[in-house]
Amino acid sequence: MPFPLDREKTQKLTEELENVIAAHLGWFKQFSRLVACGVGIEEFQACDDAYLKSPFGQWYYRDSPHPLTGHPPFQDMAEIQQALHAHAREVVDGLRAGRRPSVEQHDACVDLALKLNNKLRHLQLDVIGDLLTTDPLTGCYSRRGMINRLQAEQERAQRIERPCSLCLIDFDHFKRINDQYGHPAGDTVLKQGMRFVGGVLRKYDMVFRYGGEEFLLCLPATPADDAAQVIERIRSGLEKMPIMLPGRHRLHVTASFGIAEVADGQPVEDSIARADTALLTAKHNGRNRVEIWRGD
Ligand SMILES: Nc1nc2c(ncn2[C@@H]2O[C@H](COP(=O)(O)OP(=O)(O)OP(=O)(O)O)[C@@H](O)[C@H]2O)c(=O)[nH]1
Repeated sequence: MPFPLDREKTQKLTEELENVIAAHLGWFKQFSRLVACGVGIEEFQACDDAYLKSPFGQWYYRDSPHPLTGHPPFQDMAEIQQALHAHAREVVDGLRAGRRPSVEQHDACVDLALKLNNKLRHLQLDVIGDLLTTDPLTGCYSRRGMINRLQAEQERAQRIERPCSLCLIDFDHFKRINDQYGHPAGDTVLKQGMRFVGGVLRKYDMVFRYGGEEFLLCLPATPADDAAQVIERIRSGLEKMPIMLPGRHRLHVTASFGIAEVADGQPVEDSIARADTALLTAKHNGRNRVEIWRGD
């Protein structure tokens, strides 16, 4: 899905991460108490699969799917946590045999425990960042952070030598929908319409709420002509899709679309302006159309 997680899931995940951080620090406190004061050596889990049984491990390796799987910082944590438990085991085995840990062993444990804590905090900040850059009505990315994300895609397009396309979507005669059915009905159209759009796109495409009833799609590694095929599927799907309004009303809506490739070495705002010019052409040519910017 080219949207961030929905707000409820994001909020839940932020709390979950807070609990995991607290639990991980609790584990580390227990470990350092054992090293410094010799308390709790017998009960401390230092077997091969202790990393699975630790509070972090129970969260990380749980059976139900994680919304963060596939997020590189999430994946990095497995290696750090397993290394931490391997070092902790060496220390505890040594203590059980009456040996004090070496400075290197002690420092490795502290460094890895702190590294894991930092990773968890960064992950939590990413998740909170997503919450701040999500439009509460549609679940699309909001405009906050949009230019940075587009600039990152512009750089990637240059690196992989595959152009990235932008597409501005504007619902047709949206004012009439509000006037005729009321503002909440207009909100329902935006919500259902954009859920449909998100379902057609690939997971690495992005959808931003650009203005009131205007949305910006970013399609990485997609030349404008290829983008036009995808967008045409969205246009024709949207036109056919009944929007269900409260009170069993069904409504059909259309939208107009303007496509432009992201130009190398120019501000991304210029490429958005080109997509906007193409969108205006689509409106002028009768609406419910897809137009590509072909030059001034
Ligand atoms: N329900 C609802 N309406 C919104 C929202 N944001 C903007 N609008 C309305 O969208 C309408 C946009 O109207 P116009 O810009 O005149 O365009 P239009 O009626 O869609 O006409 P064309 O774009 O020319 O086809 C305005 O009436 C805004 O108040 C929103 O979040 N919810």
